[in-house]
Amino acid sequence: MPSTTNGIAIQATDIRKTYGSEVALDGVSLSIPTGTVYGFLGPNGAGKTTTMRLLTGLSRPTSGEVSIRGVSVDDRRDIASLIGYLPETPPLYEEFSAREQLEYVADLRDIPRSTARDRIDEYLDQFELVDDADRRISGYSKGMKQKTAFIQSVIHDPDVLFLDEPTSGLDPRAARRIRDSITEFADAGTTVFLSTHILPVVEAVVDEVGVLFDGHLVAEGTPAELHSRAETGESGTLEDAFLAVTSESNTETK
Ligand SMILES: Nc1ncnc2c1ncn2[C@@H]1O[C@H](COP(=O)(O)OP(=O)(O)OP(=O)(O)O)[C@@H](O)[C@H]1O
Repeated sequence: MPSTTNGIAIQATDIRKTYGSEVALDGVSLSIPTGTVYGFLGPNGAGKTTTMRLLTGLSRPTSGEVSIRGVSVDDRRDIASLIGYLPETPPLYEEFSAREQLEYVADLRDIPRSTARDRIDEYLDQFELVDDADRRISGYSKGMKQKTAFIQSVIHDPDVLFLDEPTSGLDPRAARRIRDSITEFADAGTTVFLSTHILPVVEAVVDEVGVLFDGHLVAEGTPAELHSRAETGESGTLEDAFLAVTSESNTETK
């Protein structure tokens, strides 16, 4: 368990990742306080998924260090209980039903059977999956699969939740359910690291924003600070600020 956290949930120090001659991340540092909802933005190929894989310990940096609540991500056992990760393409067994999938993951995470059953029932109800919970996942819609995957990532009640495009391709009702859940988890003290291209979602739920461009963190702050830096003013949208900051960085890197 964490020896020291200093109120910081996610700490990354000068992380770099190269794939052969390709530099995917070029020295990114993050220090995200506990309880923050952090929106991670950047154009396609900026390095967001690479960053998430390094922050969750799924991939090792070429150099630099990452810790979650004071625990190095190399410490796999402790990290697994501290974090939840919803990747862009979530791992689900299509031949299972949602209930079987969630029971299986709860078992892997050593959650006592009766606690797991109660929690699964509660989540299935909350996400309006009760009627389909015993049907095979292979027959589910994208939204039903994504809701199952979201529950799977939070079933062990993690301290820090990493979400990669959690609402992309979902209908408004399913997207709203996931957005509301992000807010509920944050209200309960969970730190949420949210990567998405859907800026209205970011605008609705985040406390702080980081903008990644070409492997560099080019802007960071509250949405209001981003507006001020991008000189888009209070009436501008986050999309205006994002476009201003990334086109500014594009010019600088030319
Ligand atoms: N396994 C890999 N091998 C080689 N290059 C990779 C690998 N994974 C990522 N890259 C490269 O690293 C860069 C960053 O990719 P990454 O997937 O992290 O971007 P992203 O910001 O998540 O993009 P998107 O928004 O399109 O999902 C890209 O240039 C990509 O081609």
